[in-house]
Amino acid sequence: MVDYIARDGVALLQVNNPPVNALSHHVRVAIEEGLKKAGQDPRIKSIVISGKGSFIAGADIKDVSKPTILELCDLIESSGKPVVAAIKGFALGGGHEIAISCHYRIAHEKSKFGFPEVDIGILPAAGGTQRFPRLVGLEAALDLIPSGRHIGAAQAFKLGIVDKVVRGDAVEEAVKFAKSIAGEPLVDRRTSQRPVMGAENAFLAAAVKLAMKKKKGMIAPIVCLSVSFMGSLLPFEQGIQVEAAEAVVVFTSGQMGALQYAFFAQRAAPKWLLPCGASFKTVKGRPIRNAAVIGAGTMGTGITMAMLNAGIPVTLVEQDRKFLDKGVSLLKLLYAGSVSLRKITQDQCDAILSKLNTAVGYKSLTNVDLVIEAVYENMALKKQIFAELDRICPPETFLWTNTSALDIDEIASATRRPDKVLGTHFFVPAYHMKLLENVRGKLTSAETVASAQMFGTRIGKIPVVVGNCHGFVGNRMLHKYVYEADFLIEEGCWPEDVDMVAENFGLPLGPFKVRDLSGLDIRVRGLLEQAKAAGIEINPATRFLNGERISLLSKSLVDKGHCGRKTGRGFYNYGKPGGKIPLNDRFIKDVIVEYCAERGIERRKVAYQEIEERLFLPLINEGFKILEEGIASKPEDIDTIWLLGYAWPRHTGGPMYYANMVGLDKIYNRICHYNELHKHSAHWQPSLLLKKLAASKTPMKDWMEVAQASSKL
Ligand SMILES: C/C=C(\C)C(=O)SCCNC(=O)CCNC(=O)[C@H](O)C(C)(C)COP(=O)(O)OP(=O)(O)OC[C@H]1O[C@@H](n2cnc3c(N)ncnc32)[C@H](O)[C@@H]1OP(=O)(O)O
Repeated sequence: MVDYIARDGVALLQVNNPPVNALSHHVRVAIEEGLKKAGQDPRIKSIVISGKGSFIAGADIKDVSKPTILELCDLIESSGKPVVAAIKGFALGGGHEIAISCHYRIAHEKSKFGFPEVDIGILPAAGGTQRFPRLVGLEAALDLIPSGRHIGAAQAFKLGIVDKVVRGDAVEEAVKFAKSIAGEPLVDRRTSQRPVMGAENAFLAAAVKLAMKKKKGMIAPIVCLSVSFMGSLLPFEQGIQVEAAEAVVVFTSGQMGALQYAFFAQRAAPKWLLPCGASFKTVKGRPIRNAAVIGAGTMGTGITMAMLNAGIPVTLVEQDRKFLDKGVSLLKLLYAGSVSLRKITQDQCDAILSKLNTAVGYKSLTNVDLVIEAVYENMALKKQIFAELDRICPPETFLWTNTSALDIDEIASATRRPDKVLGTHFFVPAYHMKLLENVRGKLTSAETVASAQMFGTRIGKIPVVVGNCHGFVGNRMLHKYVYEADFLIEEGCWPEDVDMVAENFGLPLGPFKVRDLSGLDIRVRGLLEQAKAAGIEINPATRFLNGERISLLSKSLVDKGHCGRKTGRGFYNYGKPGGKIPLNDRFIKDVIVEYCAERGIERRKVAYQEIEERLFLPLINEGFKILEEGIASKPEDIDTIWLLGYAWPRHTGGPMYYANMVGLDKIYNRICHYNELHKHSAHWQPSLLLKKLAASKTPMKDWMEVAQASSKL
């Protein structure tokens, strides 16, 4: 766990706890023993702490016990013999706190520093909130501690975190340096004994505002700020007591558990398992050497960029030269933006673009490993494209379709290789968003799934395998939330009432601000297509589609020219087309009142609790139905999809974790209550799995056993 190597008067304590050298119990004990041994050995004059591979990525999130990291930090700092940290890779959280408790720090140029504690709902409570401001000054501390941001060695040097940055072997350099300072006095090297620079300045208000915006709803960043600030006005020992008292607040808040769950859920989600038993452990994917993307619209260019960024050569294909040129110009514009923002250099930009080819028509696609079709959502068009691709591409080429809801099996039926057809649901903008839903059809092979997962990881996404149904996992759940938001308006809320509840819950924007952004006409078109497919003619009085309640409020607004931000008015008034600031509007309220009066809908005052429950419970209920049907293979997959694709507030873990935290019996009872009141909305019919889990009080980790046992009945 920790190798102790004594050489030429220097004791090297090298943490060896793969994969990330987390400070699990055995590691902490071994460091403590190593320090004591070195302290007692008269031949040892100085000590170096390092990690094999990387330095230390912080506490072991699954194991926080004694000796505490605080005790270790104190032991290091109070050592009579100089202690030097030799840092490669990551010095994060408790690892960072250990580093700043050492008397000197030597870092490799590629090393990274940060306090990710806030992102798992806690604070750097091993003295970090007190030592760090003493090392770098209050302004930098109030920036870095609550943001959780990583910084590189060069910036760490500028801030005074590290004493020297090296290109070669940091451990060798540190050992050499440790030898050279043996016996030197250490008083001014003990971080806790330094004054805090900049404590008289008033950064706090600005830092609090920033934390409230960037880490909305999270307790830990605000506690970090207040504790670091208070500590800057107090002697170190008193600051440590404040830190310990406030740590209790965050350790006992539900947010810590939720954030830690989210961390592991995101790492578990790409690990796939199919109903047939094939899994990431048993099936290998085929690497993608080159690819083609069909369609140079927003999605096609975004997907192309995601692949180019990962070094995959891409041919971007359109049927029309004009559309192709437009897409390529957009793509080049985005890369030029990255160059001017200094995210990439001009050379890197040129190297990326050298892997881009273009083609009009599909004829050239005779030697590609993968084609991703990304035209607009039209089943007939997609089937026609797949049939043609199937004729032209080699039989082993994967044919994947980018869609947010369409039936993968139907698209696959247009080909002679349904085993190689899969849905890739990218999120906008596709070059940026981390989530990728990989949708398996009923004939998609395990090899295709494995390849899509491997591909997703390669292009920097968190890929999650989901089953084929309308909207897959994310949008299927989202639709229920969107429906209820509309019904709430019909029943008496204003758009701003509903948005406020959703935003207070932690979403960045409420459902109506989101719809104004994406365009009301898009939803109306979807509804009209649904009606057409059901053979129903929509008229202003229509309130039900196939027996299901629907709302045509968006249509009433669109008919009056309210398409959202782009027309300057939607559910809010934005002053001008393309305006960004939503203002409440009497005229919009009149449209709503008139719409309700025409349909004989009586408006009433809807309580806050009802708004919250009606927005989120149907979505959660749908999540349990998705587990029950095997569309998702574990709750972590659903939560990851919502955290990464829909900005679900991370400190509640995701919809499934949130339901578990609230209590499944409570959730189930409230869903039954609304089911009694809303018989025309199938999304209120309670999931059978939810009912079973609520009754059996099954822990979350065992939910899938109950789901599988039920599906076998
Ligand atoms: C009290 C609390 C104190 C004192 C703290 O220190 S809190 C801070 C704890 N540390 C962190 O939050 C760091 C979390 N880790 C990371 O950010 C990243 O893992 C990394 C930047 C260090 C490396 O990233 P990467 O190379 O992409 O690797 P993965 O993220 O995929 O991780 C590899 C496997 O290691 C497991 N892991 C990572 N960190 C921890 C940890 N702190 N405790 C326990 N396990 C950890 C991670 O789950 C991966 O496991 P598998 O999925 O492969 O099983």
